[in-house]
Amino acid sequence: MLYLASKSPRRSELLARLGLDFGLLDIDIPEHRGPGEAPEDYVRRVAREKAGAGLLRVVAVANAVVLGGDTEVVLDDEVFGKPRDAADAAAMLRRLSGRSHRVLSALSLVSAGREAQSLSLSEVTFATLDEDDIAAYLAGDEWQGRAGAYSIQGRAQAFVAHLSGSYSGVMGLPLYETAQLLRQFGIKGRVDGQGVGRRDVVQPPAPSSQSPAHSP
Ligand SMILES: Cc1cn([C@H]2C[C@H](O)[C@@H](COP(=O)(O)OP(=O)(O)OP(=O)(O)O)O2)c(=O)[nH]c1=O
Repeated sequence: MLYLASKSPRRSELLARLGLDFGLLDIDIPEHRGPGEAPEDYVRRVAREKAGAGLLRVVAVANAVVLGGDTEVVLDDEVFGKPRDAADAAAMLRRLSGRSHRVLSALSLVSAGREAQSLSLSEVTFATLDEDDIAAYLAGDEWQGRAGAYSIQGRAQAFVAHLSGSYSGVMGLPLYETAQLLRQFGIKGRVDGQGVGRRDVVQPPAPSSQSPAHSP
């Protein structure tokens, strides 16, 4: 059984395009880059931690395989994760304006006793954005919860002067690399590409009935 350890609707939508059925694991991993940690190492580590946390959730499931992913925008070795608020988003967009940045999307696929990883690298060149462009973009909600404060699959498409790499990778789940990783584990999608991501999210185990909070 394949699981996607992610709360991102983009990731489940993309994985379903491979024609796979999978369960969703609602995990929450703190994303903090360590001092001196290279951006590539950081995204790989976070993807591995997401997949590992997901696997712990389904230890009782026979043949469980869990996919985790992490996407970060990198400019001059500075990592732009998801913006804290609109001011942070505006600062990110000002920095990205008129320049090229990298988007790193790491994948980790784990099962009991096995792990495989992949890293997708894309380069995105933004048009020059003026303050009106930024204000108009921030008036919508496509910057929220997105690395680098933009969403290539939405209105920010108009900011992208050039993309080299993986469009699905920038969106959060590089599909070529995902398909290759899954094949290594003997998992192939259906030819019709009509996969279904089961929305019945697997929740963490209920607290033990021995817990004092539940005592009469
Ligand atoms: C650059 C870019 C990022 N994104 C999204 C993909 C990811 O959802 C998000 C980066 O944050 P992530 O930490 O990679 O993922 P997440 O917190 O949204 O989901 P989870 O950890 O539960 O899997 O930014 C886009 O949707 N479009 C884009 O163009």
